Amino acid sequence: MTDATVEFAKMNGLGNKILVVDMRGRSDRVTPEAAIALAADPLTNFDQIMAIHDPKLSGTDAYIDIVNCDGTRAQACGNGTRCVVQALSAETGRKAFTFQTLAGVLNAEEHQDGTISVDMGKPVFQWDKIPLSEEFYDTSRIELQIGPIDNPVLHSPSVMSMGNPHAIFWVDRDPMSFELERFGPLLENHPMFPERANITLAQVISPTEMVTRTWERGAGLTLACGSAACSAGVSGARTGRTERKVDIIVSSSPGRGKLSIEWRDDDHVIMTGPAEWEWSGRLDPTSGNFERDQEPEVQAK
Ligand SMILES: N[C@H](CCC[C@H](N)C(=O)O)C(=O)O
Repeated sequence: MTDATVEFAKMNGLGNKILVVDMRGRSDRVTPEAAIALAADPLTNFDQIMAIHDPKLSGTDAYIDIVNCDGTRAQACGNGTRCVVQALSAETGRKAFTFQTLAGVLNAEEHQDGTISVDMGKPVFQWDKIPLSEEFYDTSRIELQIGPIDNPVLHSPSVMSMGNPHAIFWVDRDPMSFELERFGPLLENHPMFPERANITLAQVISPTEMVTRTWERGAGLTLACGSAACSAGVSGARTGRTERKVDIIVSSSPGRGKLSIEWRDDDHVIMTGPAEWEWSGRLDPTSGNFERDQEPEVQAK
């Protein structure tokens, strides 16, 4: 492919499908059209693109442009951020990084055991900053429900932002037992959410353990959602259901993977979990055309 192409890596964070695209040294961006084309191909199908750009802010290592598979931009992507850390750590040997995103400046580090912690910043609870279209004094439980008026299937969510909007619906049985593929789009696009929202079902198992499942804004049902795990962990503590450090079992991820979420006393939310590289290639950030790198020859024994 011509030099109009850039390197990328197909990765995942607990099954959340991520393309990490190296846009450093370029002044263009991954276009929505390219994102939609890459999402349409079974090989490169993804939930988010994490495009690494040259830093815009002194003291940061890179600016990260986050694109959903429908071509819309997102402010935050926890699973994707862990993938970027793993990719840059493999490239540079460094273990700690500072990124700028639309959600703000994030510090992240890779640990000896390969897990990665990201400081996802501070949660936002103010109704007009989530944002919501109606004023709520207490956004830990708002009037929003779906299903029959006298017996709603989902109701009274905790809503907040991690830079991107989240609604956490508390359920008393396995989140996998709900028809989230039916309710998700109705709630994602509900008039209550002028910028749409990520929709999560959360079942509290104990004060330090929760099971979640998410319908993502701009991506639909995904196997995992990092910023949703942060939002569920914070909302659990905020409503007295859990402690401020909780394990989030992501019910739909392969093997029900786990993220550790800590809402620190300084109000920062720390997410810790894995990332996985799958394969690499080159792509055109304008058209979405791509080529997979040749697999290294397996040396005959
Ligand atoms: N769909 C989300 C962005 C990606 C979130 C998720 N993949 C994560 O790991 O945080 C949004 O539009 O707000």
